[in-house]
Amino acid sequence: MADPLPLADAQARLLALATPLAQEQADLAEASGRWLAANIGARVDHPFADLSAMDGYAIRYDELPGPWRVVQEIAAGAVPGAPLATGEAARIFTGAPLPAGADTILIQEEAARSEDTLRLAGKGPRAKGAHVRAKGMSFSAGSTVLRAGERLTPARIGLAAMAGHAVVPVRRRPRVALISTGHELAAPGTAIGPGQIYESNAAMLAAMLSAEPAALASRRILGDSLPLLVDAISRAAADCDVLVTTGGASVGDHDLVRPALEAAGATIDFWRVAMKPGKPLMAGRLGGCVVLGLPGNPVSAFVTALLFLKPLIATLGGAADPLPRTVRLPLAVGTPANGPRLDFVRAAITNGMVRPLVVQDSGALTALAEADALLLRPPYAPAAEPGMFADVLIVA
Ligand SMILES: Nc1nc2c(c(=O)[nH]1)N[C@H]1C(S)=C(S)[C@@H](COP(=O)(O)OP(=O)(O)OC[C@H]3O[C@@H](n4cnc5c(N)ncnc54)[C@H](O)[C@@H]3O)O[C@H]1N2
Ligand code: MOO
Repeated sequence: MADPLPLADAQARLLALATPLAQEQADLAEASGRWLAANIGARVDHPFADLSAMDGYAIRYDELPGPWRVVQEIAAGAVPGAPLATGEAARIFTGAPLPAGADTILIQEEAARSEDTLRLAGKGPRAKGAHVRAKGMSFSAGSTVLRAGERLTPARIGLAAMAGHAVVPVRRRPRVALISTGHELAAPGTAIGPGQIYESNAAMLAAMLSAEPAALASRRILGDSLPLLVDAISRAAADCDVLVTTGGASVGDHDLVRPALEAAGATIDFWRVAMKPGKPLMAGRLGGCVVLGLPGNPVSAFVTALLFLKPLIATLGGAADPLPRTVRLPLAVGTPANGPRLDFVRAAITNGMVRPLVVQDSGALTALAEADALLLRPPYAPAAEPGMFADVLIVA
């Protein structure tokens, strides 16, 4: 039996099985959380002219401390009047273009106006150009504002709109089929028989997928029967881009997922990863679909979905940076030396410090549900003292 793969190697091998799906155009309302399939260029300058960032008066800085004569008023959406002559100012509002000749805004809180006469009534602008958003300061027409592979966060969707785009190029959403395996599994809400437990992996994975640009193609619960599994796998694979199984991935007599996948025609690329939880993970291909066999233990299924399924969805979606990001946080307590597997310790974050939870059983969804983060303990890491910094994956 080959040694379990290091996590990074296993992730690289899984992602090498996937290529980004076909490109399509999405309305901005449909684009959230997807990845750009091409660079986005600006259709306009932003700002389109020198604009006031405050309500006040447009003046010429060299003419401070005034006084000035107010000769025009400019609101956002209006076009400025004649250029300012010496000693003239314009009443102006946030977002309005400055008239020619003005270079600075005197905010109204620091101005005193009587009829058309304007005087300084405070410190006044600190420098030439104060409270002016210069033309093209954010971007100019024709420049690239967003790049292929970037995820469309709300801010980036706003930026695409600001640059003049109502639709953006993205990738088709992958269709994901979920198969939960195990004789003991009963659907939640049904009557439970002797020896049975409620099936929870599918609900958890479907919830994880609902936050991703993926479509749930099908969802089945199956007993540990080879012919049934082969049939269900073949049907699911005919109509999905990603086939996820949970359970039956280990070495027991009832762990039938690998033989079933192979009987259905799948090629297994790797099995077993040097991580805890999640060791008996398998990945391969079946027809047009990438197959991911997750361990059945609920915490193991969650952790492997976070580290493999989500990056797979991202890769199919065209992400430039598909792997989850860790942050560094100080440990609230010391942790013992680690064994040969990269350990993802369920942990709480309190006052910016990370503390392992007491229960670490890979069946204990109670502890996972309580966890804010997974604390990464690298293979053979020595014992760590309180206050030492460690990599952490935020999960809540
Ligand atoms: N002799 C060995 N035994 C085990 C090994 C090993 O290396 N040698 N590995 C252990 C590890 S690590 C894991 S993880 C589990 C995973 O095994 P399977 O993927 O075969 O999972 P199952 O045996 O089918 O189930 C494990 C556990 O999880 C419960 N389960 C399964 N599916 C669901 C579901 N959809 N919803 C809720 N709960 C589920 C199942 O009832 C079992 O309790 O194997 C170890 N054994
Ligand atoms: O690797 Mo298993 O996922 O520890 O319980």
